[in-house]
Amino acid sequence: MSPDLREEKFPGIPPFPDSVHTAPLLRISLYKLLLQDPTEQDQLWRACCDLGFFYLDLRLSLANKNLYKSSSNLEVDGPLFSQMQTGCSLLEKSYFSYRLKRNSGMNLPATYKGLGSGVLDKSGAKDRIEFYNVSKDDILGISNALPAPAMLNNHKPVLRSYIQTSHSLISLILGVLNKRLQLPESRLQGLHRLKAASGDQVRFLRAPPQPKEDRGTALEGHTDFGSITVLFNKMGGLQVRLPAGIEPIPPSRSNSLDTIEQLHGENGDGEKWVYVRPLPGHAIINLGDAMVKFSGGILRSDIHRVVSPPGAQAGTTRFSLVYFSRPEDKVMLGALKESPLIAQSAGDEPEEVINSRTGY
Ligand SMILES: O=C(O)CCC(=O)C(=O)O
Ligand SMILES: [Fe+2]
Repeated sequence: MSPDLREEKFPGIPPFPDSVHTAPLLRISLYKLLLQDPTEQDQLWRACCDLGFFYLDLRLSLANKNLYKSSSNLEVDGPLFSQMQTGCSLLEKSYFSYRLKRNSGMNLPATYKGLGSGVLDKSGAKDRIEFYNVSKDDILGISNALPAPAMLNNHKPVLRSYIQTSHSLISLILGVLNKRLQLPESRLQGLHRLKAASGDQVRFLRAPPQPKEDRGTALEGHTDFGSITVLFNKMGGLQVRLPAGIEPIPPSRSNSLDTIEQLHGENGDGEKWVYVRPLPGHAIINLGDAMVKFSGGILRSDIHRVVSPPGAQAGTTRFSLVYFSRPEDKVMLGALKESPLIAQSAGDEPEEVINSRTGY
């Protein structure tokens, strides 16, 4: 790893250690994508085919581009994210009253998942993360407003701008993939219109420190169900499972006893679980299962999970902020065979085509 990469730290939180393996995510520049730089588009395409995860560098220098203002707000250490972090700690309090209301029998939608309310594996181990989902359609007035804690209602303008900016980043990425997949003009973007009803969500996650003698998985391994996910976190803990053939970046310093890495999963098939190092000014982007379906398997949605943050970060509460995009509710998920490339990759086998919203 180059020294400049290691120096990229988030002020105010313990550093991500140099003693663990990390995922070799490509760094794609939003600035260059906006300029339609072909080399950058190539890199994006490669990242989406090989791993399905990459960094999007949001630090722009060109002031008059459309996305500039809102994307600089979206920087991981930028004003919006700090606001969301304050929001999250306020949310802790509203979580509590919200939970009381739920327990008192009110029929509220399942937008909140409490700490330890999910089971991780066959042993019955509990998850170690809580999250709260906010629907795009609710905030943009496409569906009826859902009951929500007061703190969220007070943040509707910033949520709206976050949703709009994340959505425009996603449209830009879809545009590059659309061309490389040899699809008709704006085909993918047309399945993800901002104003159409869809299951897009903003998610706030919070994982408190785990006891030293019992550190484990906080959120179990999964692939995202939707199309493209935009993820902001400042602390480590996110891990991706690298497919055979993609090697992790080795530690630059030998491991200390405080982080015991379990690189290999139970199946021992050569795949390795490695940390994604959070970088200031960058979003982490990953593809979901819908993109694998649309592309007839050309694009990849990689399995990932959240574990206890590595090294000195283990003692600090971890927050993350996610935007999940999904195809519009009416869309049926299947290979877009009007592209010769996708038709060839999908082959003639009949495939299971499911509805984007209902999953049937
Ligand atoms: O918190 C993170 O870094 C990842 C969360 C995640 O993968 C999810 O909510 O689907
Ligand atoms: Fe995820």
